[in-house]
Amino acid sequence: MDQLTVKRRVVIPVRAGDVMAEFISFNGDESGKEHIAISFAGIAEEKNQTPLVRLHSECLTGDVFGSGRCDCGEQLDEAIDRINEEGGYILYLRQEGRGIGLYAKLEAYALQDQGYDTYEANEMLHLPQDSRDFGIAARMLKALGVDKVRLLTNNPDKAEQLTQNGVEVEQLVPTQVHVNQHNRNYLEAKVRHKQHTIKFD
Ligand SMILES: Nc1nc2c(ncn2[C@@H]2O[C@H](COP(=O)(O)OP(=O)(O)OP(=O)(O)O)[C@@H](O)[C@H]2O)c(=O)[nH]1
Ligand SMILES: [Zn+2]
Repeated sequence: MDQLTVKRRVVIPVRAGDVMAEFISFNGDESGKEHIAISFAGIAEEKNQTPLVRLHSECLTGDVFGSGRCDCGEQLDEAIDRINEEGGYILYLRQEGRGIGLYAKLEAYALQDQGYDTYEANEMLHLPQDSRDFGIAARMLKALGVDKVRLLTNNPDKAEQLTQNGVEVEQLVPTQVHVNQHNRNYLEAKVRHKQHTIKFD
């Protein structure tokens, strides 16, 4: 597969101007998905530390509207806070619904309302439980000159796939547990089916 190269870096002040984020596009991704990297300077560069990196799969309902059915919006906020402080990257991956897309995710939600869990619902739709390929994240990191990361995640598959694709995961940094009355089943299913390292109180 061809290597990606950085296409454009543009600074965008986010969080009402409190945080300077550099949005980075790439050449060479034949999927046409427009995955984006967001760089935060933090203290890592000054101290020559390994960057803190979050692979964040797109979730329109959670990231934009703060949906309580998942923890995506809160994890994204947490990632901005922590990575802005420590230095590193958010790779915002256009993998809505763990890769099945927004319309199919809404179908899956309708099935969850009938009692199926988040993975069973995908299967009922004859779709993979999780179709995300994090190889694209490894290619983005290589284009950024990053070959070693501290990875902000509870999902062991993200670390495994990065390692398989030649990026060293120096440390796994768990996210906080953003549990509420609407997303508890969803989070528990991640632990049950996919060994996510989420510790409930
Ligand atoms: N198919 C499906 N996708 C969902 C559902 N709830 C959330 N998602 C998607 O799941 C993805 C969540 O991705 P991430 O936040 O990157 O993470 P994760 O794999 O849970 O791992 P962490 O790094 O620990 O957060 C997003 O693409 C959401 O759109 C659901 O019920 N069904
Ligand atoms: Zn979500």
